[in-house]
Order: sequence, then structure tokens, then C-alpha cells
Amino acid sequence: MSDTLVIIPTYNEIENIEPIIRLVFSQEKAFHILVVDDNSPDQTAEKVKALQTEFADQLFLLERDKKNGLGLAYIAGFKWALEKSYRFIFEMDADFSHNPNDLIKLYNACAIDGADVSVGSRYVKGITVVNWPMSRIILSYGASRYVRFITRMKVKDSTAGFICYKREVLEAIDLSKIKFVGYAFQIEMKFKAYKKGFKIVEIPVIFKDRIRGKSKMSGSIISEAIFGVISLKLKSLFTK
Ligand SMILES: Nc1nc2c(ncn2[C@@H]2O[C@H](COP(=O)(O)OP(=O)(O)O[C@H]3O[C@H](CO)[C@@H](O)[C@H](O)[C@@H]3O)[C@@H](O)[C@H]2O)c(=O)[nH]1
Repeated sequence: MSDTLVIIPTYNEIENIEPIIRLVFSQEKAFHILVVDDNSPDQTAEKVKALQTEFADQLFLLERDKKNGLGLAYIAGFKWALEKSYRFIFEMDADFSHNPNDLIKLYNACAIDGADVSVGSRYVKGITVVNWPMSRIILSYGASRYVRFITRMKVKDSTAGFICYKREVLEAIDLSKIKFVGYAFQIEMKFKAYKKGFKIVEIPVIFKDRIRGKSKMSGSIISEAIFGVISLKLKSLFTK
């Protein structure tokens, strides 16, 4: 049994899923993986099932009926993880934007150095993003400045999706009340952990744009984030 679970949400990641799984399992630390797939038409889940024969008891699959957003995929994954005995639960994209070789840095920050949440951050040492178009860098960096301004949360990369949570953090947050489904979900999770007094540490990582497959970013995801942050802040003034 491993104490660490890496949750990978997928929607049409057939070109990435096998190599990313193999790279995670090649790490020195024995991570487990849970893929949360939203009925990808490209058969991502079938590929995972085929790999489960090779990686029995290490590789798990949660299948959902339809594409229902990154946030709800992670919530389903967190609930699954909390039913088991994992102590460190990770978020990681399937597309190699996040380098599995960095998992150990996030793990050490929580397991050894006293963080409750460690964030693989693009904005600790300048802007460490490779191959994103300038428009996407401005959007993401601008969003991070905007979130800091509105919420006063001292996290530089609030939309980051490369994260290690200590189990206690996910137990303390009422997952049934997480409101956002797109990338605003990332902001909401960090904000809730921050409001509960958990220690959030940012670990510098290099984020690389995907080479294979397509981003699922959309206009509705962006507007959810813009208006969602204001509503998060307002709500937090009246609740703990
Ligand atoms: N199950 C499921 N998975 C999804 C869905 N939408 C996206 N994913 C999966 O979530 C991961 C990230 O999705 P992308 O669409 O590739 O994200 P991105 O545009 O590269 O966004 C990156 O930047 C965001 C903003 O900074 C980050 O919030 C995000 O985590 C990611 O690092 C991928 O593994 C993708 O397959 C969904 O509705 N359902």
C-alpha cells in the first residue's frame, strides 16, 4: 500500500495517458494513480483499463458518465481517496504540463517540511512557463494578480493545478460545498484551505504547454473565474 495517490483527470487524453502513467510509476517513490475520466470519446478509459493488468493494485480508474468539468472530476477523486488510507493526495494534469519528476518535491514539502498544501507554482521565480502563447501567459498571470488583490491570499499561482494536499486538508474542507467546476475550482480549493489556516507553500516548477492533445479552456471557464473570485471573497466575510 502506498501513502500517496496522484489523481489525474482526463478528457480526451489518449495520446498522453500511457506515457504519463509510465513516468509516474518510474519514480523512486511508489505513487498510486487514480485516473478520473469523463467518458472520453477517444477511449482514454479503455487505455487505462488495458494498463491496469500491468499495474494491478497501483492504477485505479473512476469513470463518469459525461464531461462535467475539472472541479467535479477532482471532487469525485478526493472522495474516493478519502475512503482509502492515502495520506498525501495530488492533483496533476495528464498532458505533461506538470512534470511527474517534480512530484517528489511537492511530497517532501508536505511530508518533511511541514506544509499542509504544496503548490507547483509558475510564479515564484518570475514566470516559469514554456511554450504558452503570450495571450495565455497574460491571462493566467493576470488572473493570479487579480485573485491576490481580491482575496488577499498570499499565493502567487492560485490557478495552479499541480498540488499535494495532506489528507487532513481535504477532510477539513466540505467538498460537497465546492461550487466551481472549471479552473476557478483551483482558486476555491486554495482559498478554503487558506481560510481554515492550513499552511500553503509554493514550490517553483516549470510549466510546459502540452505537445499532444488540446486544452479544454473556454470562455465560460474564464468568466466563472472572474466572477467566482468576487463571490468567494464576499461569502468568506460571512462564513468561516
Ligand atoms: N475528467 C475531466 N478532466 C478534465 C476536464 N477538463 C479538463 N480535464 C483534464 O484536466 C487536465 C487539465 O486540462 P487542460 O484543459 O489541459 O488545462 P490547461 O488549459 O492546460 O490548464 C492549465 O492551466 C489552468 C489555469 O492555470 C490550470 O488551472 C489547470 O490545472 C492547468 O494546469 C487535463 O488532464 C484534462 O484532460 C473535464 O471536464 N473532466
